[in-house]
Amino acid sequence: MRDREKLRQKLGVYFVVGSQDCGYSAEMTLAIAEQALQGGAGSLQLRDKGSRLNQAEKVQLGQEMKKLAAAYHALFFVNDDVDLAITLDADGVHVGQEDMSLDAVRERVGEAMYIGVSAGTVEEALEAQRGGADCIGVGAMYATSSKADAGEPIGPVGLKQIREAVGGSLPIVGIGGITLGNASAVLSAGADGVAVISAISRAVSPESAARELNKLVENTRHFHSR
Ligand SMILES: Cc1ncc(COP(=O)(O)OP(=O)(O)O)c(N)n1
Ligand SMILES: Cc1nc(C(=O)O)sc1CCOP(=O)(O)O
Ligand SMILES: [Mg+2]
Repeated sequence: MRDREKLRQKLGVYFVVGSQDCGYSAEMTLAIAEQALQGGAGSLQLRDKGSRLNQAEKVQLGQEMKKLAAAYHALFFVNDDVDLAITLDADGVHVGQEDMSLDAVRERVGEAMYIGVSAGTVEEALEAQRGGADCIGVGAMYATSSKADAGEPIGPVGLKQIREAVGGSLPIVGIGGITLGNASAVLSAGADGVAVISAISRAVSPESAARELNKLVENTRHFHSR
């Protein structure tokens, strides 16, 4: 059963990762994902793009990531690959503007799986909302070296415009170039959470990085609940 409030809670720190971000090693990917969970990440996304794993190795990595996420009561998403999300019985699948359409994804995955959609403009966000997206990934917030085809950064101002357009009920995460130094601006602009790769995968301590990001999320939530 999809539950939007639970989803919003779990999206505070959303670690997006594939083996290409972790030395092309599935073992390292799992080790860093576990550290992120220990630091309080509430969601993991398997985004294994341009990596060196074959399909069987990707499935195995996904199975192990899903088990890890469940052990920490976190949600497990798969990026792009709807069939893989179904095979793994993931909690959610994330698709971008160039991926399978939202209607087609819903038809394939049924009613139980969360669907996240990328949006970089107010129009894309409204279209995702009308189409029944469960959450949106808004970006690129800032310049990023983790995605070669990320759009021009829209910054907190762009995210605020999207939040104002979609209203308060649709969970939003900011993504792209988010660090400990700029995450508060993203959250203050109306994001429910921050989706990151390098802020965790390249941190000296991924666990501490996730914990510090989580503190910023908690502080913003506390402030807005007063
Ligand atoms: C949470 C979240 N938001 C946005 C994206 C980006 O998706 P997309 O635009 O399809 O780009 P790729 O990640 O597929 O390169 C995401 N993955 N997660
Ligand atoms: C996966 C992804 N999507 C983006 C978007 O703009 O939709 S930016 C991005 C890369 C995020 O990595 P990092 O936290 O290292 O910048
Ligand atoms: Mg995609």
